[in-house]
Amino acid sequence: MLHLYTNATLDALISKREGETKFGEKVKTLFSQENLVAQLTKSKVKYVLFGIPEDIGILANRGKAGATTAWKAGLSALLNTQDNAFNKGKRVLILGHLDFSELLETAETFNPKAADYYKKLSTLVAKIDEEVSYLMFQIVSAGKIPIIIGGGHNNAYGNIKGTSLGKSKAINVVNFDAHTDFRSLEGRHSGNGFSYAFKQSFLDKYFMFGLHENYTSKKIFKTIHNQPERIQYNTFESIKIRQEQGFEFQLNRTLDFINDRPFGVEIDCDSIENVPSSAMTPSGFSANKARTFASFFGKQKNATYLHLCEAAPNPDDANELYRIGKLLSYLITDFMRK
Ligand SMILES: N=CN[C@@H](CCC(=O)O)C(=O)O
Repeated sequence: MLHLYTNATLDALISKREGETKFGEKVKTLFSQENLVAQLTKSKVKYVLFGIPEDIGILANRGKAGATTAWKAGLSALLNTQDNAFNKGKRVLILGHLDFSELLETAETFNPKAADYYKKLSTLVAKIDEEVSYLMFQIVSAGKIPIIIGGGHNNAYGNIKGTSLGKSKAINVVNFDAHTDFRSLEGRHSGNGFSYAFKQSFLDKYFMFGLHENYTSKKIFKTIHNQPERIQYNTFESIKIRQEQGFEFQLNRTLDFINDRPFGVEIDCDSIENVPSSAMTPSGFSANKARTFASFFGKQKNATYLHLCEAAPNPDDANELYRIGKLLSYLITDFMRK
């Protein structure tokens, strides 16, 4: 269910200061959810932001819970950036968040030791998929560019499906990620959003940017190598460790591959060094490389959505919430900047 945010919801998150205008004082909101597509179509904004505070897909993928916390942290940081010539709040509408608290409570009642534990979680993920797809479909149908703060990477599936239906054609995707998330079709979870979207023809071409060579199985490499016309990748090690290929060269190579139709931009925060997440890594791209990536693809005409997922700041650690919120807000503003 969509939980709509009003100006009053946002006001509570903004630290106002005399003589300054914060980004959150300029963003747009809606009063009601009725005729969502018509309201969004009428609005002058280019971007529509919403959150998916859930981690059921990560649990279903045998990962560590926690990605429910990124949405609030990211939103608060974004609203408190400055509104200025570089950074214009009026270009974005803050819709609210998809409320999956009932499903999260249901997931907590499942016994992790039961034989059908992961199967039951997958059933909940499929329900999340339906809502994410429908909301994405509505936003894209209204001609807007969704920006999504997750949540698990399972939501790539709903993003791709909803965008594809909204555009009435399959889309391409670039995924900044240590992992392929192209696992088997064994029931939905955060490790197979792209394989499901590919199988169901919502995803046409898929580029994985910065895979970690230690975390992709032989079987998945074989699947990828079998269809080079539709699936391409580079690895983190080839770019940053062995330095065989330059980062900028790879950005352009990726764009050449995906730019023949609208494409989604996915950033899994577990590929950024030391960002708390289920698969947190001490070795990965820097925050600045991730920002360059968001900026580069955000400028492209075919960029059709941005999804930031898997960040899981500790809710009891104010510094971590602040640091990760700030990272997410940089990625969003880089993507939006002209
Ligand atoms: N979305 C992430 N997928 C990875 C990471 C698993 C984890 O959470 O540790 C995967 O399936 O390999």
